[in-house]
Amino acid sequence: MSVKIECVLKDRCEIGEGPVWEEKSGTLLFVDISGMKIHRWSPTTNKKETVVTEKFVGFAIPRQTGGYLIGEGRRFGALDWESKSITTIAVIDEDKPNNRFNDGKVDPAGRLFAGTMGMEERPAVLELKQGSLFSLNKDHSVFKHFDQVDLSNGLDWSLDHKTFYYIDSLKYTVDAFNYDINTGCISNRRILYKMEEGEGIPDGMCVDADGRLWVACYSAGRLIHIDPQTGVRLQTIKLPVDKVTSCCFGGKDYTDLYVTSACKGMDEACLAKQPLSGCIFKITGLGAKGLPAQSFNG
Ligand SMILES: O=C(O)[C@H](O)[C@@H](O)[C@H](O)[C@H](O)CO
Ligand SMILES: [Zn+2]
Repeated sequence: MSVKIECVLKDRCEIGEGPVWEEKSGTLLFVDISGMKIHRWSPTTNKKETVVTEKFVGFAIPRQTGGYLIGEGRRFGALDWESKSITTIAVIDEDKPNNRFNDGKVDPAGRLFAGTMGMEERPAVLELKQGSLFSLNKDHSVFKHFDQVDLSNGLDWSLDHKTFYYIDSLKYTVDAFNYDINTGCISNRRILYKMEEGEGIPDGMCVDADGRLWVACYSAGRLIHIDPQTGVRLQTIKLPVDKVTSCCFGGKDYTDLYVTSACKGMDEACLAKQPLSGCIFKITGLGAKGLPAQSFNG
């Protein structure tokens, strides 16, 4: 089987992020963080629907009860797609008005995890240690797991639910914690993988059906495939754009790896060299597949 990389959606996002495959509709949900948009795109019909947000939007995730849970600015919000209305569920980081949500994901029990970061002066340049990692429970109570985060990013869980994988981008590592699925508590942080020379900044990530990680390497134009058991990089997939931001499996059988990218901060000359920056890619022939995304239970 040979790996095939296609640009499947040529609409440019400033910062495409947070792809989620929605099985029922066969659509890809993703955000444009600084473009302040949430998109839902069908690969079959090529139709794209969009909801505009008022502030930077870090993530959008389907709820079990319908609609979406989003991280917009410093609030957890509930989005009703039809009316495009957003209502506030909880506000975080009240002492840090410049902070905003970045990536978020739902754990295997239905809790939402999402982290924050300070305001970026330009991509990946910001005041450090301003962010925190939060979870939002079914009853909409918020729990802060830790602070001192530079740029909260990719997250996912092991297939046995005993490990939580987490990326604080500017630490240049992929970390692991012990995970207690009953309580939603994390402990025993350790480094799983250190980015090597040329691998750039670790950004979004997802776990595949073999329990292995696919990590987007921002500013390095690639995805890396990591075995979390050994910390060994198994594979590198190069893309035609440098600012690779995140990935998720989708499509029939979950064998298509959808990848988001960004163009924010690129000048005309850079854009001319990499005109697909900010577009959505589909990678097939990886010999790997994913699992259905979890929806928020609250
Ligand atoms: O996509 C994200 O997670 C961030 O919100 C972006 O701002 C960039 O990717 C970041 O600058 C590089 O890590
Ligand atoms: Zn990210």
